[in-house]
Amino acid sequence: MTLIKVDQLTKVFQRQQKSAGITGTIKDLFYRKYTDKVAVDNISFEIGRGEIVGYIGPNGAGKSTTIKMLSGILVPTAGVVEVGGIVPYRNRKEYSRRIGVVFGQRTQLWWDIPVSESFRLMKYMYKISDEEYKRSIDLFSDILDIDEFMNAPVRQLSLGQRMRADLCAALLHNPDILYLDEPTIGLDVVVKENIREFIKQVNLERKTTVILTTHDMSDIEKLCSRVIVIDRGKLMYDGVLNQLKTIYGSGETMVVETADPVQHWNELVHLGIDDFTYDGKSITVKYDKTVVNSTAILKVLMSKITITDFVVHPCEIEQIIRKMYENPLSAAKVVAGS
Ligand SMILES: Nc1ncnc2c1ncn2[C@@H]1O[C@H](COP(=O)(O)OP(=O)(O)OP(=O)(O)O)[C@@H](O)[C@H]1O
Repeated sequence: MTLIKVDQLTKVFQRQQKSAGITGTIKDLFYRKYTDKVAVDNISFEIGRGEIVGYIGPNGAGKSTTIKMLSGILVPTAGVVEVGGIVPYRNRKEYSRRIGVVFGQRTQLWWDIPVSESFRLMKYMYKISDEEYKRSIDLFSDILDIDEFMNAPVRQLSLGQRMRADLCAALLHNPDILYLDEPTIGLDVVVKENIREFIKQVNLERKTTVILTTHDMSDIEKLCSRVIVIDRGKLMYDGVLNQLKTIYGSGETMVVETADPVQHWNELVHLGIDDFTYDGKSITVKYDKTVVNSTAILKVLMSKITITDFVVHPCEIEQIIRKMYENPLSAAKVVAGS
């Protein structure tokens, strides 16, 4: 069942042009010139109840702008956004009861009062019953271990504690949809894992629909069966993650450590490897695993040097997106579902 409907959604920002020098600055005070910045360009998709969707793309792609339009903070320049029959920016009060929003860089909690007091204020604002409040706090304590900081003021919390508190605050009123903008940014691996587990559990138990923007591929791999990729405001891909990886994610990076002298041996060139660097300590080889496999590369290297350690990194999301951008024709095919 469709919960979120986005049709030809567009957002254009107007930016003031600044002239150089003092005379330019004075002139700007009287004659303001603007340029248009198309942040979101004619995007369409639908999201069903209970889905967890990763909304990804490089810096400046238009992810936050889309989330802000979906959450009713920004008014679109053109197009339709409708969530459960509500137009977010028109019915903000009614809509705010149905959504939870977490922006990784900001907190929605009161800075100077204890977390528990912030939660109680929210209980009052959203008219949450005692029973429902207790149920939520029990669920949050179970996975996120919030008891350890419930009585501390928000300004004293570590980033990981603050993020856990923010997530709880966004979910106290049991919203239908949770918008998460970079929820794991700057967190250590343990807290990241904890937060992912929590999001999964909430989605499972409450059927909360989750839309998540992130630069962390592990967030996507662990949480999202579906990804929507945008770049420069345009929709590049909408589908399952595995298909995206199969089509664009064949690039791997191998890092090999050695104390021996190194050169770009001919045998590697014959394997088709031209991206080979050496920084005096480790060799970095970038290759397409559909063309050559890591074993063949290791075999050549082991015949030349003593390897003290090595690691193979899978393709990162930024590389996938770069590839999609270099090959927009096949990207368009994927969006069309062919
Ligand atoms: N209020 C604004 N006024 C003018 N331009 C804006 C405004 N907000 C965003 N932009 C521009 O719109 C584009 C998209 O920005 P947005 O923040 O949505 O990107 P993003 O995908 O979330 O990027 P990041 O991953 O870096 O957070 C950028 O070029 C940005 O500079």
